[in-house]
Amino acid sequence: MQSPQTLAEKVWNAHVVRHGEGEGEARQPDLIYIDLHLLHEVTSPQAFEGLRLAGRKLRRPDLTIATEDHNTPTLDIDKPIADLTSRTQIFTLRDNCKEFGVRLHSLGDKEQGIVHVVGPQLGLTQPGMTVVCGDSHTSTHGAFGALAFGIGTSEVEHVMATQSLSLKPFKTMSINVEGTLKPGVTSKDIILAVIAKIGTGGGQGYVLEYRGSAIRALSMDARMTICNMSIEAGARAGMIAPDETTFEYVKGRPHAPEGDDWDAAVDYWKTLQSDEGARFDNEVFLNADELEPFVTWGTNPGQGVSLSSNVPVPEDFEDENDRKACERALTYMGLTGGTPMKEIRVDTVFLGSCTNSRMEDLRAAAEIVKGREKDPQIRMIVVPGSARVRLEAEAEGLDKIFKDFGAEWRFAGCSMCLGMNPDQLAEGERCASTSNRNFEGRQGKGGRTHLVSPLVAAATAIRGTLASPSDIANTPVSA
Ligand SMILES: CC(C)[C@H](C(=O)O)[C@@H](O)C(=O)O
Ligand code: SF4
Repeated sequence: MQSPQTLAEKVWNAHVVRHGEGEGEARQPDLIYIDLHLLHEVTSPQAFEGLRLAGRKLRRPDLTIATEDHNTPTLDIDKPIADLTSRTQIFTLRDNCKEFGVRLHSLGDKEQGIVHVVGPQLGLTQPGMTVVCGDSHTSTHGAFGALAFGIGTSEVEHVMATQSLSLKPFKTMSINVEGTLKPGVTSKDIILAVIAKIGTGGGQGYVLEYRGSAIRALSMDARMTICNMSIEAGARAGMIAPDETTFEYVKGRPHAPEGDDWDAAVDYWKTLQSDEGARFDNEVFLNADELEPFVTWGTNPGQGVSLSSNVPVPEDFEDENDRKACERALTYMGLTGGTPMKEIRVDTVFLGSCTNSRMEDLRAAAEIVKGREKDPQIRMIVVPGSARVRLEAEAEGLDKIFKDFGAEWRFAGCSMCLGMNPDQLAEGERCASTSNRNFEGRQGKGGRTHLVSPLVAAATAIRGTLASPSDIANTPVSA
């Protein structure tokens, strides 16, 4: 009998074209088949150029899909793109996709949006697949039980040419989250707590498999938030075993299997779970009942605390490097150790990014701001993850709720997650952001980022200081 396998091992083994020879450390890489290759404008130009120089074609244009996201403006999308670099990037992608026969969703197209929002939404991302993209947050697609990971530009070229990749198997780590989340606590808080626990390097070389009753209870949108940020713990990928929630999400989407194919697919997908007794290289346990809204105070996603606690002081850390990192982060963030997190005043609230820009995120935030007043000094920007999310949100009237509240309702893209377009923080500006990275200068030179959930983002826009939904429960609501 075959020994018990983890979910990651099952998906891996189902895609081996050729096993690498040797044992242990000396083992050669396996050749892995790739089911879906996603492209965007930032990491594809050199790969296309490489193919062109070598006189090669794209091996499987039908398994390749591109969208414009990082450099796209979120205002005036019907006008020429003003920023020269952005315009060049986008036009290069358009030319390349035309030349190599790749389906592209351009600005203005109904299916345009952040690559990690678009794949699942179209039903392209399915359980048991191998999914790659020249983008670290490809881990998002692991929420479907796919083995999905970011690759470098030379690997992008390799996949374009061969539809395969040469890789050594990843180690496996199980992240068990048991219990029930309290109201106001979300999957964003789970993942921020996981990263604070294992550190930004804790997942290095691993595929993280999120398991346990708290994970099973999450919607697909919420699962994607968790898998999305696996990379912020240094992991290669994050996965969640597919279940009824997954099947229900995929069913009926444009690229989902139909009829008998659907039944056969679900039968197979049901086998995609870690076997009883499967051995993980590492295990982590977290109690969902104890979790509170979690926010970052520093300049990496691991520098986070419960919203109800204080900004740490360097002496809180035993390790000399952690102490130094704390000192440096406090200086950059303009914070004094010991300050209650809830007293930190912010200037901007950004609701968006591939972490938290799907329907459920927008609905949750809209429910909080509805009929309430925004703090007059706060600028709030709402950027749906895709054009389709924007349309759906408008059909539900969410745009109106946000606009009445005083927030800006934008077109889809990466936007202020990394400021490769005009959506940036000014020097010294402080932002409560639903994105995934709080590195120095990430949202604009000198900008200061606090990573938060959509609920905390919404409550913060009302109170003006970092806040949870329970903090604004007594603020007046108009009809
Ligand atoms: C531009 C791209 C290579 C990058 C990534 O890989 O993650 C970006 O999406 C990011 O979030 O920093
Ligand atoms: S939204 Fe942010 S994290 Fe996601 S792909 Fe775009 S830049 Fe990267």
